[in-house]
Formats: sequence, C-alpha cells, structure tokens
Amino acid sequence: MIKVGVLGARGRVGAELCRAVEAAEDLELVAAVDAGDDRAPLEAAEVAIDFTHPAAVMDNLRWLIEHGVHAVVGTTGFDEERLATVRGWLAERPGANVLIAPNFAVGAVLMMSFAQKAAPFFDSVEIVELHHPNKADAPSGTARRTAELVTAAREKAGVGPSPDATTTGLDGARGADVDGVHVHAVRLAGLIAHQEVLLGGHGETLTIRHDSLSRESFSPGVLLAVRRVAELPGLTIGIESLLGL
Ligand SMILES: NC(=O)C1=CN([C@@H]2O[C@H](COP(=O)(O)OP(=O)(O)OC[C@H]3O[C@@H](n4cnc5c(N)ncnc54)[C@H](OP(=O)(O)O)[C@@H]3O)[C@@H](O)[C@H]2O)C=CC1
Ligand SMILES: O=C(O)C1=N[C@H](C(=O)O)C[C@H](O)C1
Repeated sequence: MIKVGVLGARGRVGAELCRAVEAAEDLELVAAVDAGDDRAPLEAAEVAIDFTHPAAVMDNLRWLIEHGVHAVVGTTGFDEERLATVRGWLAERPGANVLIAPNFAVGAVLMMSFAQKAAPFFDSVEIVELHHPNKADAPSGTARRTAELVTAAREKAGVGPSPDATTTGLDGARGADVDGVHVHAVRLAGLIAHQEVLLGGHGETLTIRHDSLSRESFSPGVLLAVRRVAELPGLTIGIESLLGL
C-alpha cells in the first residue's frame, strides 16, 4: 500500500482525487489537507498530491521536499524560474522526488504530443483553450506547455513563425503571445477543460481537440504518477514518459 496525502482536498479536483485514492486497492489516503489546515498529517504520507493554487504550490512543495515526501503536482503556474527553484531544493534534499504535469488527462497528453508532431508541417498554429469560469489562471498551463512544445518542434525543423499581417486593432484581439504562438482563452459556464490546436497550411486545416468532460479524466494519470514517482529521481515534467510517449 502506498500512503497518499492530498493538498487541496476540498477543491474541485482534489475532492475527486480523494475519492479515486480511497477507491484504489493499492493506495491509502492518510491525509486530506486544504487551505488553513495543518500540514502535519502529510508527514505520514509517502506521496502527496497537490491541486491547490499557483500562489500556494511553491510553499507546499518546499515543505514536502523538506519532509522527504514525494510530490505529484497538478497545480499550474510553473515557469522556468519556478522549476529551477524546485530543482535547487531537490539538489539540497535528494530524498524526495517531484512530478509536475500541466495536464494529467491521457487524451490531453496525446493532444499535446500530436500537436508537437504536426506543428512543423503547417504554416500557421494557434491555440484556443476553453475552461470553466472559476479557473484562476489564463492562459491554462496546458496551453502554455502546448505552445512551448509547438515552438520547439518548429524551431528544430527550421520552420519560421506563423504568418500574421495584423497591424491595427483592439488590444487582446489576437490573444496572448506564448513563445510566438497565439493563445486564446475562453471562460464559459458549463465548460470543464477543453483545448483546440488549429493548424493551417496550403488549402487545408487540421484541428486537434481534447475535451475533459468530467474531472474524473485527471484521476488515472494522477494515480499512475503516484504509483511511479518514487522511482523517478529529481524533477519530472509531464506523464509522457510514464505513458511510453
Ligand atoms: N494538471 C492537471 O491535470 C490539472 C490541473 N488543475 C490545476 O489544479 C489547480 C486546482 O484546480 P481546482 O481543483 O479547479 O481548484 P479549486 O479552487 O477548486 O481547488 C483548490 C483547493 O485548494 C485549496 N487551497 C488553496 N491554498 C491551499 C494551501 N496552501 N494548502 C492546501 N489547500 C489549499 C483551495 O482552498 P480555498 O478555495 O479556500 O482557497 C481549494 O479548496 C489549478 O491550478 C488548476 O489549474 C486542474 C485540473 C487538472
Ligand atoms: O483549472 C483547470 O480546470 C485546469 N487546469 C489545467 C491547466 O491549466 O491546463 C489542466 C486542465 O486544463 C484543467
């Protein structure tokens, strides 16, 4: 049995993950911690899952690393600076491992992988992410990661930026520029988490779309990471390698 703690346990995803951990025969939920709670019960955990808030996650991670608890993190807000800080903490306290993924849904991971593969073959790439209106951050962590992967793939293939002759208009009309890719964020009641990667070339377009229709979509990927994080030294980004991608 792997002893598991959840940070953000009363949140939309955290509550779902508590149910998933309790339902798994090889996992035991030993701590369910939310904002304002004492983190001490997490000392009993071998692995802690963090689905909290970008403003809270770094403090949680430092605590977990200091206490030798492996971390599986879905919370967004990680840029290169934050990742370098986490690597520094891990170098000082090598007992704990950390896996951070912008999206644990298997279909979303495949969507990013397909977009990365397709990106060099088209003149234009844009990303539209669509989420529930209570989401804290925009654009989503998934959209940021997709843009990074798309740009890296295009640069590696020697493909230039997407054409765009816009010279006038309203601020924001072309979305946010993430690594040279235009990213558009929709917030709409009724939605959960969705993304389209739009690719356009000579007389054709390709649209790669993923929909999380329920927050259960994140559970299999998170539980896979919980089961494997102890054997992944240091910092791992994404669950691609765990899926054999
Ligand atoms: N990687 C992935 O696959 C996915 C990532 N996410 C990300 O996960 C995060 C959470 O999303 P979601 O569940 O919708 O958000 P919610 O706001 O529903 O849940 C977050 C919970 O964490 C609590 N919390 C805040 N600070 C702390 C803290 N310091 N310690 C413990 N708990 C804390 C919040 O309490 P309070 O409300 O009182 O502040 C809340 O109960 C977001 O960053 C989101 O983007 C979401 C889905 C999938
Ligand atoms: O806040 C959410 O809901 C989600 N957050 C993650 C992100 O920002 O990419 C993953 C998924 O899109 C759901």
